Amino acid sequence: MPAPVTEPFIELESLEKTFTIRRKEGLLKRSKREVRAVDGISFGVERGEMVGYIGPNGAGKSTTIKMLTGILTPSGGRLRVAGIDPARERTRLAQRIGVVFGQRTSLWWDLPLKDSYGLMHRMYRIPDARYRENLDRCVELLDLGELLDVPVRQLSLGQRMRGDVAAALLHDPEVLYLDEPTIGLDVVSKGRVREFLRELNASQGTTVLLTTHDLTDIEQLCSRVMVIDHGKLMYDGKPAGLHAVGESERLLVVDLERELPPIEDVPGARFVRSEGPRQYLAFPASSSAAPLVAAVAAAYPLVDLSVREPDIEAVIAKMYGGTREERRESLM
Ligand SMILES: Nc1ncnc2c1ncn2[C@@H]1O[C@H](COP(=O)(O)OP(=O)(O)OP(=O)(O)O)[C@@H](O)[C@H]1O
Repeated sequence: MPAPVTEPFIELESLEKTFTIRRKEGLLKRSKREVRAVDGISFGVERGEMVGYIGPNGAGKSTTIKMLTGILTPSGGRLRVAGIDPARERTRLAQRIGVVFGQRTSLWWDLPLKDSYGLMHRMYRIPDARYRENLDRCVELLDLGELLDVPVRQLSLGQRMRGDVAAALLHDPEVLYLDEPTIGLDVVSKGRVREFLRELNASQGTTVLLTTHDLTDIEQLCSRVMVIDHGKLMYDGKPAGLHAVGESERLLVVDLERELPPIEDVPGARFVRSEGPRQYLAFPASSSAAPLVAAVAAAYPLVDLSVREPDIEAVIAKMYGGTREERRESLM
């Protein structure tokens, strides 16, 4: 018997969202402009995956997430989450998904944290035992014990974010959408939120889709990343593969015994700049540094050598364009 064909847990096929912006121009004239916020995106996410969804400002990330939660109705294409069409069955889907918008809280501003949780308990009709168990786990792992009696407006941003993450998980969602969950947090709070998400994904198998501007989130949490720009999917693969797509270069930092003219005779390397006896040579990230190191060592009086890796941020900046000169600058 053939194996049953299973659909991905989240499935987008040529998904589109166009906004029409109407503006008044003068007394009688009105203009109409269309913005294709999401322009034919297709991908699937399997149950239990933890995926990064990144791109520059205005790329269409939040619009995609809003369609995935049913807040916005697509203008075209097909969308399924756990077999459900989000826009048609938003309430049924709400029982199975959790959402955290980093810039906005879903908690009641004037109520102590625990009262917000009590309201969610009733709103989602969470069975008592399950609610207690989930709340206890979140309180322990997100270190919320001392904060439960504090009104939300008195919480720091990091505390509020942890409170919001817990709120999104009390009803045991199978998928969690996080829109900028670490925005504005200090390093310690970011670490705590990341650690919690890793644990959640590993122990509960929760599917996580994460948008962020902090590429450390991606490097530390996601085995897969999608990059979108102008509403189109530009990359879908491992975070490490972004380097190849961005045609990134690594830098060979050469410390010479003394100041010398630019090293321009090493095949495969490009002289970038010098600082006294230190010279910087760029070479493709995909090629090995060993032959360059050997060639430089054979021909020049060396004190030290090191290789500097490009970070994903620089790679993405290059993927998004700029002139060739600007791209070179971004390496420096
Ligand atoms: N309700 C709306 N009405 C009109 N245009 C909108 C609306 N929401 C989003 N847009 C436009 O759609 C495009 C995509 O916006 P979106 O918020 O999805 O981007 P984003 O990738 O989440 O950006 P950011 O990282 O800045 O949050 C932008 O050009 C934005 O101005």
